[in-house]
Amino acid sequence: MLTSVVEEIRRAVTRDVSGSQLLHTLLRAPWLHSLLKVYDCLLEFKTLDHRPTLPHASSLAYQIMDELRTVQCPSDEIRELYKILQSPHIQALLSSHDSVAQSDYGPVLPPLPEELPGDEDAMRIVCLVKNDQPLGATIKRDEETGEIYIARVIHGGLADRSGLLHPGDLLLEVNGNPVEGLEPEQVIQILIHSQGTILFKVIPNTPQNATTNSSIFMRAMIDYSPQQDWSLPCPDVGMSFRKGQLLEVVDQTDGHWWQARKLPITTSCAGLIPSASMLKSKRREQWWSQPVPIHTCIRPDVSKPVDEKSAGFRRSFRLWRRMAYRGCRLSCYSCSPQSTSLSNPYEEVVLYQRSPQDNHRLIVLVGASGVGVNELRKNLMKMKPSTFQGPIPHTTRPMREGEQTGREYHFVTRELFEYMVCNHRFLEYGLCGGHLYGTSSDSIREVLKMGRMCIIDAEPHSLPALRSRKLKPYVIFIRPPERDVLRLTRHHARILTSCCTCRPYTEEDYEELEEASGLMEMKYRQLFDRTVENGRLEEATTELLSIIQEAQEEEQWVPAPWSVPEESKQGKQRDKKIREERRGGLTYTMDYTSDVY
Ligand SMILES: Nc1ncnc2c1ncn2[C@@H]1O[C@H](COP(=O)(O)OP(=O)(O)OP(=O)(O)O)[C@@H](O)[C@H]1O
Repeated sequence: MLTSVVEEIRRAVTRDVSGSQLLHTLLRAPWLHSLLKVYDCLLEFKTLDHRPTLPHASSLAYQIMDELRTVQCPSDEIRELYKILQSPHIQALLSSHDSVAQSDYGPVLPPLPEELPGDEDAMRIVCLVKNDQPLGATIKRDEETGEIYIARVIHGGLADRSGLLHPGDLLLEVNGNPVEGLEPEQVIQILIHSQGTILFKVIPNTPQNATTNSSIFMRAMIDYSPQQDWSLPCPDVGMSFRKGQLLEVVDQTDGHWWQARKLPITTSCAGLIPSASMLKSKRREQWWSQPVPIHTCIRPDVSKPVDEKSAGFRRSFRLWRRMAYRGCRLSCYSCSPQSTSLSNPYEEVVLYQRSPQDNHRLIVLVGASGVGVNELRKNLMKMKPSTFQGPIPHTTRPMREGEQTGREYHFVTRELFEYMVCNHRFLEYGLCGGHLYGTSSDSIREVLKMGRMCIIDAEPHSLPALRSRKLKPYVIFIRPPERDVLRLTRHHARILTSCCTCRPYTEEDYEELEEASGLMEMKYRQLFDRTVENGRLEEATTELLSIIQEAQEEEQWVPAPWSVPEESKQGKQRDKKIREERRGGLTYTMDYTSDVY
């Protein structure tokens, strides 16, 4: 076929036909169409149903080019043809044609059944070649008619890539076996035992209005394992995910089961995950069916300040944290509202790029007590005092000599402090030495407004209160290193004891630190943007610095509502709703390093 085209071109060249005619011939050439098809197939990884029959297209093209070069006084058309054949995309096309034509694309499909119905539209014979992947389609039975239908076609799977099977197609036969009257499980058994090619006879679904299925991105707020989910329609196509993982939801047409891929995308084939409403109703059922837990953890009553003695509160926040962990960490981490809540199992996220005129994102360090959160934070502020700054806390403590309101603290009366508590102005607050201390969201905003990077450390249960569009917190979890590195690096580190004395770390402290850190990570991982291992201090600080720079300057996934402009009506409504939801959710912790160090 190609040689005949070559001949035609040669004749055209010798007859010196017009350029448009020549191009017309070239563009109508079947081999060019075959090449384009090959090219498309290669790009889309589709099954080739038009195998090219003409090898060595590129060498034939070179022959033509040689011929054209020999023409004395070439016309414009000859020059144009030469240019076309020489262009990189035509050469790439020819070369892909050759490599595909020389490969053996098996297997050979079986012949079509002899008795085909006259009305071609009424029935479709679909032949798929089974490999080690699942077929990528699920079936369902119409309870009234007993007919078996294609329920869903998995995005990017074998059936989807064939483009021949669609949801709603009525299944008549599988490999010559009529499926009428069979249970879906029996059909699945036929499919499981079929080897090589599988022949489906289907009545295609009447085309419906094409639904636009654009992807949305979600952060998983829970762990999910298809192996433990008995309600999954087909365990083979279920997709597991862990808290904090980013998912691209490619299909939400089914209200119960969505199709998704994990980011970064390593496979074109999606998996089935339960929809948000499905998970919520499951968790609701679970919640109702489980026995009422005997809650032993200390939950501070936000309506009245915690009494120093009852909370075990000391001057040192570190000490307070350690006491709190000792008493309640296991019970707290396993039964706090997060684990039993019926809140959203997925959080919609979008890519956000901070523009230079926007405030910096709030940097929040989270970690188990003793891991070195304060040390890292102090280190950063010492290294770059003009870049990093902590918020100025409020206190009811009297001002000491040399202190200035708005510098060390905002010194306020108890009445004003309590008024601020009632108005949800504090992100964290607590009682220390008989005086109230608190970090307000306004004091964080003040730092950000000055163009500085505000860096705070927070208890993980404070994170929901901090997560707002205005602050756009970037949360970094500080994790302890391996035990050997801990022993090596904490040689001179000192831990504060309950008697307010310092002593070296013991093996028990390391054990406690690892355990608390593991539990914290397990429970709150979905709220962490990054993790830093605090082994060697200089290395951890350098890593932290580069992560913070990335957070401020590069594109990051953030909850979708954070990308809505603040001035918009929608943005204001969302803020109001979030504020209302947060009422009563205030945390009762504090960190006043200036009093501790
Ligand atoms: N990478 C490190 N290498 C060596 N020593 C460290 C390192 N990180 C922290 N330390 C030391 O460990 C001790 C505890 O650190 P730090 O006070 O920062 O802990 P923390 O996580 O803030 O705990 P808390 O909130 O309970 O105070 C301090 O003596 C500190 O100097």
